Amino acid sequence: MKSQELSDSVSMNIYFKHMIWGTGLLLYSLAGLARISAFNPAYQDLLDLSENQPQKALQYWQEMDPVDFSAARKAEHHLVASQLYGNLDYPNKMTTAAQQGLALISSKEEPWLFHQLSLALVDSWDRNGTGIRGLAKVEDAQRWGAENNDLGTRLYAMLILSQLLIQTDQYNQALQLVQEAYDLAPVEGPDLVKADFSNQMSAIYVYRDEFEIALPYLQETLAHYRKKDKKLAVSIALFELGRAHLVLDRTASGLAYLQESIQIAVAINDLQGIAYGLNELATHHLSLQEYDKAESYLQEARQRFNEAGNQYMLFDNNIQLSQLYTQTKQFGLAEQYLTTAAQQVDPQLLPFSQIAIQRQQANILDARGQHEEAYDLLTDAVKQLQELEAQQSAEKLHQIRAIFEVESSEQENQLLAQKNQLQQQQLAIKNQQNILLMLFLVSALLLVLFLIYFTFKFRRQSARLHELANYDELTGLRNRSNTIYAIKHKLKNLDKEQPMYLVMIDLDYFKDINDRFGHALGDKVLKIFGDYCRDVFSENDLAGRVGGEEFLVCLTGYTPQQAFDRIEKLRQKTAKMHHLIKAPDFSVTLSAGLCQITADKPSFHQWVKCADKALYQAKHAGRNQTIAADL
Ligand SMILES: Nc1nc2c(ncn2[C@@H]2O[C@H](COP(=O)(O)OP(=O)(O)OP(=O)(O)O)[C@@H](O)[C@H]2O)c(=O)[nH]1
Repeated sequence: MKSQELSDSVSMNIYFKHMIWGTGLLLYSLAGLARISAFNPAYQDLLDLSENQPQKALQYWQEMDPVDFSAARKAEHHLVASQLYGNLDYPNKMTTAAQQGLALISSKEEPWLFHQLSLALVDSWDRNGTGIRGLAKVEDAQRWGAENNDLGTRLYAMLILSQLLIQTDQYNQALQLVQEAYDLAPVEGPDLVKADFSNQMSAIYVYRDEFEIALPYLQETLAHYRKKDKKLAVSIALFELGRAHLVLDRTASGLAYLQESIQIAVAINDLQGIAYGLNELATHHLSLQEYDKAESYLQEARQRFNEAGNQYMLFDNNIQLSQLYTQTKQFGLAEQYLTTAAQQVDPQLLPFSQIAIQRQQANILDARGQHEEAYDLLTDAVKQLQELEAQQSAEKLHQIRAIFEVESSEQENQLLAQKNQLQQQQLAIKNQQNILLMLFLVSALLLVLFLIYFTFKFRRQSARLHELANYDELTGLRNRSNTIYAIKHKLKNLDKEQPMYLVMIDLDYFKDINDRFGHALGDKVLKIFGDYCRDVFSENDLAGRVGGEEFLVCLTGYTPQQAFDRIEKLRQKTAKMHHLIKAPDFSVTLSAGLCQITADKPSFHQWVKCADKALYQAKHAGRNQTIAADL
């Protein structure tokens, strides 16, 4: 009784392990279907062919001669090989091909090839159960794919990463990642599509023994690949569906799916596909104790696994044969297959295989009636199993930690990158603002300068216009109209307290000066006379040129004597002008008539007349004098 319990417990674990190998290897071959859209058409055709005739595609590839290829093209050639071997589920050859490709290129020169080859390498490691060591490579490829909008590479990386998560029992994270990839993936296309991820989703549920949930995902995958007529993928999906149905006790449909899977695998000459299908059928018949059927299936599967060189499945197959022969009491055969199984795998590499061998050994002993020995062997196997499981748990913990650390450093990097980007954006905005501010300031400055310039110019021009309109150009004194206007204005606001005088001045014999010394000198005399007027009269006085050599002056706020003296001062100054004029016998004088304006409001003309009269008197009296007149 005890030995049976022990046997069951070991058997369960072996079965579980078998599930991992079986499911893993088959599902991984879908990962190998990741297409490479950047390939040249010949390679793409080869990969297309590989999906229906994997052996033939490999054969064509082997016939190609890459001697003259550049390093990058050679690497591409190896990448194609890795994919072809992946489709055939030859992980070791896949590893070699990926490594050969990677040896030829660098990540800087050929980033796409580099990441695709790295993923193929980790993919191949993963098929051998050691994928976790490639975690950093997968993360790198995923990041590169996302940053460079290479969805194919990104999705391939996500698929491999989900495998690594499954390997470390992180099913929830794997589901999350696969769902994310499913959302990103296109419905159709040369790279991975939604159906590949629904398939991966089903694989996770299968790992968790949730076959019922896995079914719709498997159906989605199957429907897609049937539509696309991709036979290899159809065969794999059918196999998974068949197995799930058998586990769920839907025997008829389960067997039908498996049969169809095998038929397609035969049609496309997929040795492994055939072998997996047969093996599964055998397992089913074995559980029903239909030994003949089980034996023939197992033997046929054994042949195919042998041809394909799949050591792991050969081991499994040999153990199953040994179990079968134990149950049919053919102990010689049972031991023979067990010995073959033991030679098939390296117990260092697959420690569980050792326990499976021990368990089968115990089975044989038990069937032969050697219960004591069987019990001891099983006890030892259970102990070893417990140790192994403890060791594996520790390893998984370590691996989970590794993934967690990579993820958190990845998140940190992303955060840093986002922060950096934000800072750069802020800096760019600030720079733009500064540039705009500078432009605004420069424009404003230019505008202000323009305004200043135009205002200045306008003022100068209007001042000039004002001068031209109101002042005499030669003397700089008020012109006739301005003089008359200003004097009239003063007369209007006549203040009794402020005595006012009107003076008419005329330069003597000016015609003679012109005639003797020329018109230019006459002009000079007039100009100097203008300066003398500005010297002698104050701001409050008013002097203007009203004729050729005639001037009118209005004095305000002086006593009659002061007014007279002021005119006299101008007269004396003028009489000495000859000191300034370098011309022989030159002299100039003036005559002036002064008239005080009283408050009895006579008109401007009357005052002019009065001053003119006084001037006439001065002229008549011999010129060069000032005469003050009374009205
Ligand atoms: N150079 C120059 N001569 C002018 C200007 N305006 C008027 N004259 C001259 O001034 C002279 C005025 O002469 P008249 O009116 O005969 O008087 P006058 O020679 O000063 O003699 P009296 O007034 O009697 O002392 C004329 O020959 C005009 O040509 C001027 O702007 N420049």
